[in-house]
Amino acid sequence: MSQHQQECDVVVLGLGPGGEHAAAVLAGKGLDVVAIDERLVGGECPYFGCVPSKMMIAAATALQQARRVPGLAGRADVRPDWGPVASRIRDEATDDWDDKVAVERLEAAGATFVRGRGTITAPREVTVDGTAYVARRGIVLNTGTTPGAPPIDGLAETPFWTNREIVKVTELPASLTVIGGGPIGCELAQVLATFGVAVTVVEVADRLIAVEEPEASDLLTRAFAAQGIEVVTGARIQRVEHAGDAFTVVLDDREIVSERLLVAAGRRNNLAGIGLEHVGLDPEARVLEPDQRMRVADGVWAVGDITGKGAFTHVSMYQADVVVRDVLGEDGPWADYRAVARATFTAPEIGSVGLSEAAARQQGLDVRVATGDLGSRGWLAKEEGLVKLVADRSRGVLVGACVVASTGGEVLSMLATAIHAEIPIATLAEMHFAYPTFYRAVQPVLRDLL
Ligand SMILES: Cc1cc2nc3c(=O)[nH]c(=O)nc-3n(C[C@H](O)[C@H](O)[C@H](O)COP(=O)(O)OP(=O)(O)OC[C@H]3O[C@@H](n4cnc5c(N)ncnc54)[C@H](O)[C@@H]3O)c2cc1C
Ligand SMILES: NC(=O)c1ccc[n+]([C@@H]2O[C@H](COP(=O)([O-])OP(=O)(O)OC[C@H]3O[C@@H](n4cnc5c(N)ncnc54)[C@H](O)[C@@H]3O)[C@@H](O)[C@H]2O)c1
Repeated sequence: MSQHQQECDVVVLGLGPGGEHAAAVLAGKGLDVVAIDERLVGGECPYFGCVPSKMMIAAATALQQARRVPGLAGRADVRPDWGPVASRIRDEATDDWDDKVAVERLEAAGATFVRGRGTITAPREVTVDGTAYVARRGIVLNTGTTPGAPPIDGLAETPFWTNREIVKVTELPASLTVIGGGPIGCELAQVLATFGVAVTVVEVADRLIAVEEPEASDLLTRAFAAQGIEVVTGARIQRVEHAGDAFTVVLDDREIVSERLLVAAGRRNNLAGIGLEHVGLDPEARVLEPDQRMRVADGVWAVGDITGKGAFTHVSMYQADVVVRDVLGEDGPWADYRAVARATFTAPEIGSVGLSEAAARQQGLDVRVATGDLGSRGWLAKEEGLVKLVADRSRGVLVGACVVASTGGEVLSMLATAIHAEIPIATLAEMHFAYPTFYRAVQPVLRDLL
């Protein structure tokens, strides 16, 4: 039984990027919003995810550029130092993992912030530490994820790192094994390798970043090899051991020993134990399937990673805008995932939007595919990369695109626009493409699709 009860219009449970955004906007519109988080306002992205990792990547990119000087522009003496990276993450990005500024911003927008673990205790009711917050309009769930650890023998007993520990590292190890060759594993593996750490990536699938195009995985694997990063794919880890200063990852046919171990093998949605059964949802659910308005039950909306529509900050915020419109009784636009864009910030970047070739074929579309290299600009910059376009031949439009280049995530923008707005390929192919930009590499690939 709750001791206290407090009424409001909306409770936002979990303040990842989407929850924080929805709470601030709804409060700004004059609604009485109670915003709850047990950790830090803003969630994984600003403190343990996108922001610190991209700050690391900015530093690694500077080193990589300097290392390109020989053969292109003379000589450069590069001596990596993790010190400035660690300080920037602590001081500029995370305020030493303190969310005071974010809390103040939320309160300035008019929301009531409650720090603590919230649980749904009845329809439209969330309880934190004995106080029940009763929401007249409903509850927005944005509880996000926790780093997952695969059920590997011995792993749980070792002091392995996840993204939450590695972003706080002030001194780099001599060697690192990374379990998981997805976006987190690949981005962080490459950063540390660029700073001189001997890195091995162990991936159970048969290629890195297996959700993206195989051509992108090939290019990335070649880039990793050129940097001396060892990649073991199709790996079956039997057990993990830790003794003294060493981790041992035991595979079927070999052992990998390193000073540190990073587990980046996927995330677990924070849905267990939050009281889903009180709103008619399955308490064992691993993902909440929303309708177009992000509703998952009567008086309950969900946004972010827990919806399984793409574990990205921009998806969480996009969905939050949809929820805001629904809460305010507006008339859409509602959620549409045809043109979800994403960029993996490796070197080269893998920028993708919409469907991969495999996903388009699986959907039974009339698929046509074309690929090309980075054209004149790639040659001028001495850069390897690719453009791959996936078309729905019957409609004459693009349904997917992948660009691998130092600027893959930026070149992507025109392709995301094309897919989002369903611009005919014939119209796109006859645009002006400035010479010699990277995006000009898209034109011959478009023409191959005509
Ligand atoms: C290393 C790394 C790098 C990444 N890089 C990128 C990138 O470059 N670009 C990109 O788009 N995405 C990136 N992501 C993914 C991105 O961080 C997430 O998709 C994003 O944070 C959105 O998550 P979310 O909105 O679902 O909630 P989360 O950010 O997971 O936040 C959920 C919040 O809910 C709170 N919470 C959970 N349960 C409760 C409860 N019962 N009571 C109270 N509070 C609760 C948590 O404390 C947390 O603050 C990265 C992730 C990681 C880990
Ligand atoms: N730049 C970005 O936008 C960015 C960056 C990082 C993360 N993210 C988001 O965060 C999500 C989570 O990232 P992630 O990389 O942790 O998860 P992921 O699920 O995308 O990748 C995890 C990888 O670990 C592998 N794996 C799982 N169990 C394993 C085992 N026992 N042994 C070896 N390999 C194993 C999987 O096959 C997979 O390739 C991503 O899906 C992405 O949406 C985005």
